[in-house]
Amino acid sequence: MTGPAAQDPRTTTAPAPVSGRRDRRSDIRLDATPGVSDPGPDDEPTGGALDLEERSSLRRVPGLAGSSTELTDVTEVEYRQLRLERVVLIGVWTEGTAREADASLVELARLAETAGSEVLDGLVQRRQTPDPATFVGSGKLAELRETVQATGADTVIADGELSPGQLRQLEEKLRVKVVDRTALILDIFAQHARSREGKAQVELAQLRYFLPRLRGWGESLSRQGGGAGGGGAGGGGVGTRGPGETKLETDRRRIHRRIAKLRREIEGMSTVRETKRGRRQQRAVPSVAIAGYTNAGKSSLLNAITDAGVLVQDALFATLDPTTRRWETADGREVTLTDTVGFVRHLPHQLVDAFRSTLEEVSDADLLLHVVDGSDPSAQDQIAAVREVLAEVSGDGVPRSSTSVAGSSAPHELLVVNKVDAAEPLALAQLRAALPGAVFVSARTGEGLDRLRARLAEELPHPDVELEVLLPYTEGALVARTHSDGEVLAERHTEDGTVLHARVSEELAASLRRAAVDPAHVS
Ligand SMILES: Nc1nc2c(ncn2[C@@H]2O[C@H](COP(=O)(O)OP(=O)(O)OP(=O)(O)O)[C@@H](O)[C@H]2O)c(=O)[nH]1
Ligand SMILES: [Mg+2]
Repeated sequence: MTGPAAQDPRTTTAPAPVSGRRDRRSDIRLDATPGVSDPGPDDEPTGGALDLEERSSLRRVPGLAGSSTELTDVTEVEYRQLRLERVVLIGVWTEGTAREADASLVELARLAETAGSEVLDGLVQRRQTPDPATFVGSGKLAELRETVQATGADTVIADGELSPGQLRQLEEKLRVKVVDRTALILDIFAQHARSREGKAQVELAQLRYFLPRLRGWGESLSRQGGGAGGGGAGGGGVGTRGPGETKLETDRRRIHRRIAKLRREIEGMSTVRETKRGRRQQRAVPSVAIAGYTNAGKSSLLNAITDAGVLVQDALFATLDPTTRRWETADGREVTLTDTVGFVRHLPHQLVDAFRSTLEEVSDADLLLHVVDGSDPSAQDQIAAVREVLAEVSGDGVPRSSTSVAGSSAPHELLVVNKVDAAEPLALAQLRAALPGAVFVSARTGEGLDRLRARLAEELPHPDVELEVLLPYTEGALVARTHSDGEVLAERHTEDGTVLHARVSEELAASLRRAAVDPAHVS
């Protein structure tokens, strides 16, 4: 980047990712050669490490790869599978502060690294709106092309969702593969999903994303510059000439069939899940959902609280399938804690839909443990981003979720600021001031965990207690309170006092037990 460009106030070069991240990246890198997996440096074969090893040997897109029986010939989709190596990032900054624009690109860099690529450079252009034809303006496009050539990048990743037309035009002009944020996140999800349902959901989301972007194989190979005609017409109106045409139609039909099949399968699976959840609700075991921005330390906290052995990794979206663990509060009540997939800004809408299952776990929970990375400078933005997605999910933003629990308003939230060990003291002080109700902890050092356990127990809805007590006649007020606050199942008047058989809160039960004439009567 030369002087004049750097002085242009409308251009910022996002900080290149810190080189210290490299080793972490190699931990999760998927080798292009199937079967070669590296479980990472001297990892103990804990549940997490085994998990990781197993994951590394997974193929990226189940059902799409060459081994599939149904989609063997979908060359375009195969081509679209990300083989990210050396990438340059490009963002368009339309609103918010420069810091927010940079943070978005830094996050994109982390996503790219999580997908296994090396980030060489990042550019942000200040614009009113993205260019409808090429995302960035033509001047910036030339600069981007220079950067691509100078760095030897083979892929450009755009921070946003590109229309099919933008994608095609960018590839024609830049002459390298172009990928958008949505495809990148989908790719990471595809790499990490483990359960049958998770895999099916990711594949469905990917197919829905690919469908309008399908092109004739011949066209994408030859990458003819110009003369494409039509321009950025969206929705599949491309690649309609030459021998590719029939092939394209076949591909589309196959994908439609596959989508229909996946939808049916997923439909069946969510019924099973709801049955399971229903059983849990019947047993009245309160549930806690651990949610929050990706990499905030949700899995670490679940481990720290319950000793669960869930995969923890300094990578985005380490957890993609809900993991549920039992835990007992200090006063002996049993609860379930569910770890969930991390949130991210601009979660692709295909995924909000696809990960409805996870998010339903969140909106059905009795308590939401919202974990924030206190060492991240944009912690407060992340809180806002998570709440935004949650509102979308618990509001009417969840399509086709008619079977979910009626009136699923968002559960009560307990905010947990994690990684206090790694946070700047000043930033931490600001967070404490801004978030008075939050619990500050470190899953790593254990700081604050006892307080967190206590707060958890406090905030959980207390299950009703059924009991029978004999109250002396002097306790008329307590009898009245039991009638008003609890449910009186039976009442008898004896010589010694009133015998109450009632269902009450834990707290009222304690008062009743204290006032009871003879503890022997307490059941
Ligand atoms: N310094 C510090 N690091 C932590 C702490 N808690 C978690 N981490 C690290 O943060 C990274 C992410 O932790 P995870 O528990 O995997 O985070 P997550 O929120 O489950 O992430 P995803 O599942 O990817 O969304 C790991 O490298 C952890 O070791 C903490 O209290 N202090
Ligand atoms: Mg996790």
